[in-house]
This record gives sequence, C-alpha cells and structure tokens, in this order.
Amino acid sequence: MSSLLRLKNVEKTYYGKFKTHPEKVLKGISFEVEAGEFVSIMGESGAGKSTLLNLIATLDEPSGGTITLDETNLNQVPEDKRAKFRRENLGFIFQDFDLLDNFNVQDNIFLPLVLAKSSLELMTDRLAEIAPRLGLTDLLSKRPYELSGGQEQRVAAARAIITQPKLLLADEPTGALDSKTSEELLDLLEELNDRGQTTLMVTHSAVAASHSKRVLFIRDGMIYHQIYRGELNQKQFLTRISESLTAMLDKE
Ligand SMILES: Nc1ncnc2c1ncn2[C@@H]1O[C@H](COP(=O)(O)OP(=O)(O)OP(=O)(O)O)[C@@H](O)[C@H]1O
Repeated sequence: MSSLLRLKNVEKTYYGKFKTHPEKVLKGISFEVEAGEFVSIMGESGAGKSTLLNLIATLDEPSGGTITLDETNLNQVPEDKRAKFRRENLGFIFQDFDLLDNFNVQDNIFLPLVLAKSSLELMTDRLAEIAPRLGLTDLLSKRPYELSGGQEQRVAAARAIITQPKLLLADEPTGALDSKTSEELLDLLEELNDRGQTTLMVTHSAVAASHSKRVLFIRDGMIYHQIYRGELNQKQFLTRISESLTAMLDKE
C-alpha cells in the first residue's frame, strides 16, 4: 500500500532580505503518512515545524527534495493551480480561527465549497452531516463574534472538513483555547480521525500531541525521533511524549 503523504529529503533554505545569510531550516526531512493516520509534529520554537507545514500546504516551495500527496508531486503543481489544489485536497485549522465576521456560521462553513462552485444541495447535505457531530446545529445563524473561542474553533474545524479533504492540516489548533475547550477540540480531532480523517498537526503541546497516534520530533531541521501510541491510552502516551521531549532537550 502506498502512503498518502510522502516527504523525501525535504530541504528549505531561507535567504533573508539581502540574500547574504542563507539559513538552512530543514535539512533533509523524510517521512510518510498512511491514509487514516493522525500524526503530530513537535519540536522547539524555531525547529522548522511551521516551515514544514507550509511546504506540505503548498504555501511555499522546498529548496530540495520532494513532497507527494496521493501520487501528486507538489513541486509540479503550477502556481496558478495551487489554490484549487489546496481546496480540493487539504483542510486547514489554525490557531487564529480566521472566520469572517460578516458571514454567519453556516456561510463560513460553506465558504470552501462556494469557492469550489459546489451545488447548494451538496453543501446542505454535507452540513447536515457534520453540524450535529460538531455541536453546531443551534449556532448556524450566529455571527463568529457571538461565539466562544471553542465554538469558533469548531466552526473552523467544520469549514476544514466540509470539503472532505484527503489531509487535514492543523497548526497549533488549541493555541488560543483554554484547557477544557482544548480537550474538546482534541477529542473532536480524534473522533474525526476515528472516522478516517488523515490528520497532521503541528503543536508545542504534549497534551495535544497525546491525542494523536504518532509523534515526530523535529530538531535542528531534522527528524530526531518518533514514537507511536500503539496500545497506550492518552494519559500513558502523554507520559511517553513528555519523557521523549525531556530526553531531547537534555541533549542540548
Ligand atoms: N519566511 C521566512 N523567511 C526567513 N526566515 C524564516 C521564514 N520563516 C521562518 N524562518 C526562520 O526559520 C526558522 C524556523 O521557523 P519555523 O516558524 O518553521 O519554526 P517553528 O518550529 O514553527 O517555530 P514556532 O514553534 O516558534 O512556531 C526560524 O529560525 C525562523 O526565523
């Protein structure tokens, strides 16, 4: 079986404003994600996590190596087709929910399908399926500014999955949430994954990562270590992740 996402020797060098101080941020990252996995990427601030996610999101191009999503080499998606490629293949959840205050919840969730010129029937069918699961049924006519942070993040999650993306990308999705609301969102991500949603999440939080099935640790632009959850429950996996983080930081 071939992997959904494949990174091979991915490198990224930033050249800065005057191109005098090249900084190699990613130094040959290789890993694969199978369909149905829920993988977290952890590492210290500046380790290159967001850089890596941006490359997978086709928001930036690697300086070397290849990234393949479901047999498509991302380097070969022309720039003017990337927005369409993202819409058709990827879902995004970020720390700041990025909802449009002029639209109600329903229209915010519909947005990616409107951009994809989907029929109203398809949009309402998909919404009817996900709104109850995300606890949004009673909120559909509200505006984002009338919602709590947790509700906003659930709307953002609904908007991310309504296109049925091959890969859901989450960048610090709990960063702006209190701990109870974070737990709810992480439970939701786990539930989406249980239903088959392949998910890749960048996070600083060991608690957030403990809801995934595998954690990749990045250090100095390389994959330093990885651990699988296996049969561990979430609390046990949290302990494993914390131990791995401590071991990684002790080697400074
Ligand atoms: N557009 C850019 N131009 C130049 N340098 C950049 C750019 N984006 C990131 N960097 C540099 O690349 C390195 C890695 O940044 P990146 O944001 O990927 O790290 P990170 O692991 O996501 O950090 P954090 O956890 O703090 O978000 C940093 O040294 C940063 O200054």
